[in-house]
Amino acid sequence: MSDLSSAPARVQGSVRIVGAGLLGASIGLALRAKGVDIILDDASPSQLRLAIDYGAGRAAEPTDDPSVVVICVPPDVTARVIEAELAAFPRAVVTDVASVKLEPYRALLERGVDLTRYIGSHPLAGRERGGAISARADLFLGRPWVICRDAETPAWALSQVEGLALDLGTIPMEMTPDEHDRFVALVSHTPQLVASLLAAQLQDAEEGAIQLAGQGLRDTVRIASSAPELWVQILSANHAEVLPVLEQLSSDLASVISALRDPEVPGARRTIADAIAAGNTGVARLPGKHGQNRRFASIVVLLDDRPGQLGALFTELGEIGVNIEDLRLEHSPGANIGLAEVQVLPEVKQRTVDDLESRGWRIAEV
Ligand SMILES: NC(=O)C1=CN([C@@H]2O[C@H](COP(=O)(O)OP(=O)(O)OC[C@H]3O[C@@H](n4cnc5c(N)ncnc54)[C@H](O)[C@@H]3O)[C@@H](O)[C@H]2O)C=CC1
Ligand SMILES: O=C(O)C(=O)Cc1ccc(O)cc1
Repeated sequence: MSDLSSAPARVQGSVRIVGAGLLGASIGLALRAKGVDIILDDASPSQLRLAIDYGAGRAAEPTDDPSVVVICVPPDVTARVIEAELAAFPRAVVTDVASVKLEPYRALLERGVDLTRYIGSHPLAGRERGGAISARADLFLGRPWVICRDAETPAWALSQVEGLALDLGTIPMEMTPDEHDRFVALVSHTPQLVASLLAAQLQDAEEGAIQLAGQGLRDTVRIASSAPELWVQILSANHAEVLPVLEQLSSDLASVISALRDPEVPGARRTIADAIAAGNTGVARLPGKHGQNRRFASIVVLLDDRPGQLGALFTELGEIGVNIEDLRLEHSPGANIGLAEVQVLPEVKQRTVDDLESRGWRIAEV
């Protein structure tokens, strides 16, 4: 991370950010760390002041002449703000980060707006809670940044948006607005709905069931804390692409329901096994923890629920010369132990387990 912030910024000139919430303030924080002049604007004066207080940028001045404008407002006002910013700053390239790309693009075309200086963007990174208060400079590190340009996009404009994406530590990926919306329907919009619908089943669950909830459920429902106001906009705007994914899911679910009505019926067990096996094949395609390109090995350490345990674990890992690549903590309310899942390089895993055990640490699952 220090390498990224110490490298000089690729984006040239001042960057104006409209919408100083989670995305806007996070972009501001990351670019300011590279010395970029960040101008913030927001329809809400209190959000604007908060983002400035957090160090995400400065208030706009009448003499501002930004070279890039990044629009980070809710999807349903994105097209209107793009149009206004293109008109207000005739030398700037204008981009936006809305989670849907086709609807704002179509709306602008229908209004006859000249889109030569507009390039749609979408960083595939976020958090469940919006607002500048949730902003983080490292929000985008290693995540894809979709860029939707067209044949008329000038090279200077593309290079500014690519520079912005690289300055934020993302991986720029070019695609059309149609492709983008079809892809995110599968990998972002449907998962949000499924997580929400599953988590909704917990609302009236018995307390005993809630106490048993483990990491599997938490992994599956994390994004269920997302804001309904934002998601109703995203899902309505992309309904045409989300619908076929949901219909396929509904048909697969109906098959499993039918098999579970009577698992003794010939073929029923196979339907259930096929559903789980198809999931194995799907998840194996994902880079990261459960799928291909798995970079790190996982060690789960049991921690007594008392002060200093985590610090002691870190210190001892340092003493045995092991770098922590990633870390996840799990602590169920009422339990007097916690679990620290430490990711290390695969080649040091066995040595780490042996050294930790010889020092008295309990390894839960290797
Ligand atoms: N939340 C997430 O995880 C992600 C969100 N996005 C996209 O980023 C955009 C912003 O989302 P968040 O930062 O999460 O929302 P947010 O609610 O944290 O921030 C949006 C900000 O826009 C301001 N705003 C609303 N209308 C405005 C207008 N007409 N002019 C100026 N400011 C206005 C609001 O006052 C608010 O401060 C959305 O289009 C969303 O689809 C993209 C990737 C991830
Ligand atoms: O929290 C996560 O994992 C997300 O996937 C957040 C997110 C929400 C909306 C987007 O358009 C992109 C990313």
